Amino acid sequence: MASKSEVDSSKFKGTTFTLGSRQSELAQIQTNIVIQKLAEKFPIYTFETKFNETEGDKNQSQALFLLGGKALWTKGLEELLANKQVDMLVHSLKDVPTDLPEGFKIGAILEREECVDSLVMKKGSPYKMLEDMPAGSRIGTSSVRRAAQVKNYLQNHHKDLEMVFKDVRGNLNTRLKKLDATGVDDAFDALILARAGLVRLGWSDRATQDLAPPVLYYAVSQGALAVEIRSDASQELSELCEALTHQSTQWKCLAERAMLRRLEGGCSVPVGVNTTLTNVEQGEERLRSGELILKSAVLEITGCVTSLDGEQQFVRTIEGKVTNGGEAENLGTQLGEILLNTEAGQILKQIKADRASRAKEAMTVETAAKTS
Ligand SMILES: NCc1[nH]cc(CCC(=O)O)c1CC(=O)O
Repeated sequence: MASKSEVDSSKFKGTTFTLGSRQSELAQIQTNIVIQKLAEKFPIYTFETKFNETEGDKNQSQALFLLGGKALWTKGLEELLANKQVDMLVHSLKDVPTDLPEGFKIGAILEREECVDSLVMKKGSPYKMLEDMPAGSRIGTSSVRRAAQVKNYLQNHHKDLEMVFKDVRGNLNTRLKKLDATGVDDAFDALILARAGLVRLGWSDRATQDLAPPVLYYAVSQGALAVEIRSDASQELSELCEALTHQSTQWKCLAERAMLRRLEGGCSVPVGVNTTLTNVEQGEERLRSGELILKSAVLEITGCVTSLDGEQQFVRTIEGKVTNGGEAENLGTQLGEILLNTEAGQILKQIKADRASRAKEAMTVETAAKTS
């Protein structure tokens, strides 16, 4: 049992909260967005930051899907949370695995920034739209979802416009530098990036075209920020999280994540979504965030699974009235179930089997190199 003095000292310490995230400029900006919101609502508290590298930042050479674990961007940071070096972690929700390790939970999902993907041309390019670019153009993206869907779109609508999709790694600053490189380092004609990241970095003028559904279904939870906390977080921390939560974003993202969980996918499967809330009914009561409480809405969610070569694509939609996050999750799970029972399920199964054997191969090569 805690002695009285221990309780008092922990309460005193509670007036400063430390927020952790990755070191990239985008991650730091996102953390500051969260701090700004908190400082507005809780002027009595002090907020500090701690930025650390993650596995995903360290290993920039291997393809993301070969790195295996789905927790590339969160695992190292969770250690800080477990050690109580930080009180909250700020993530892009799309980088957060659908199942968190024991001891952690998502405390808040914040209002979504624009969730579509955008095309970004090399500096000085005469083109703006995907359709303007010549055949053979080199498109940089490390997302199999983007590459597969854009291939599918080109095959169906611009048959003679075959493009080359190339992996591009690194944070957004690094990627834009690679895009604009000339001479021997000239490797890309355009990139496809999340619009939300460009907006937050103040680079939205670099986007020349939005690629939105039904051409390109966005990633599950793209554009939304999440705060991760310990499962046993204090009452004060829970209150901070409540004040950050944006209910309609939360319902949409819970549905999307439930679908992805059912498909057993991480951030590296060719799965996209499009989610809307309509017929929104609000109550009288205000939440800690200042918003009127959401009583019910019609949630429509579309899921899209594409084969890696873009040749097959399966799109299904489900809608229903929901009155809480749990009901939104149920709809998402149902959609995942429906997709699994179409050929989409076969596509995903095949991709997983191929990857497992490629990862095994990569491991064998590595071990052989070590022992020789
Ligand atoms: N996987 C990288 C990543 N994680 C979150 C964002 C952008 C911001 C967001 O989607 O919330 C990006 C960059 C991108 O996909 O272009």
